Amino acid sequence: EKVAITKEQDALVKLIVEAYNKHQIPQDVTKKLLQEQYSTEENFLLLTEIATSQVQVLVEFTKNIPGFLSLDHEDQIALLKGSAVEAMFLRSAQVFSRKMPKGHTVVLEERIRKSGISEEFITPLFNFYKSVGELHMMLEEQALLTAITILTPDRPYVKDQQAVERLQEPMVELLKKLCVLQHPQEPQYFARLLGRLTELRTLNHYHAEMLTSWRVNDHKFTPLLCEIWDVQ
Ligand SMILES: CC(C)c1onc(-c2c(Cl)cccc2Cl)c1COc1ccc2cc(-c3cccc(C(=O)O)c3)sc2c1
Repeated sequence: EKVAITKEQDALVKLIVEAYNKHQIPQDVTKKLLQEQYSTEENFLLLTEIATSQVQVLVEFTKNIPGFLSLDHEDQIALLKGSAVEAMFLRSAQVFSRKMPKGHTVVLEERIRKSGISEEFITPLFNFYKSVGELHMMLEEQALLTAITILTPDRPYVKDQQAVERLQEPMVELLKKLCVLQHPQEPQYFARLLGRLTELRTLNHYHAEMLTSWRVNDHKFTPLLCEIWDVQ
């Protein structure tokens, strides 16, 4: 039957996209990708600064998700902590798929490859970037997928999972409709998007190992990253 977006769904996607566009890493931070030196140390510091800025952006975006601020406050924290790494993998992956001006993408790849991450994590990391890039996601899809990732009910320490499901389900339904409408020639597109969410979960595991290996080599993180990643 004909798939159509309801008035409410149209309002919801507009809210999510508006929040997604409103909260971005400041140019003066991402511009540094092109300017600073290329040492392993410098790359790590730069990525740490960008990740910290990204977490701040993520918190602001999340606060704009309809219903999020009505959730139990401890659950709000549990959702942010549980989804931060996945949301940042999504965000940095979308940078790669969006042909960045001024060769950001090449520079970002170079800095990630030379920031003290061991080879065994570099491969799955860039495989993920490639698989996201191949989807050529539209802005609404990127914004909704990020909101869906944040609203994952079964994160550690979430008490009222049903309340989170009630927020996530309409987003998933909406994304499904958008995929059918915006990718009519590719009926399995929505399934491929959800496949990326499964891949994100495995990257969480790799990331925990990345953190450990950085810390073993006495790399320092910012207070915000320590708080959200429970390190130091
Ligand atoms: C602490 C630090 C060393 C770290 O530890 N793990 C990771 C990580 C790495 Cl490596 C890969 C994936 C996920 C994580 Cl979490 C990181 C760096 O994480 C980030 C996080 C967000 C962004 C957004 C970017 C970006 C560039 C240009 C433009 C834009 C833009 O939004 O316009 C965004 S780069 C970037 C790097």
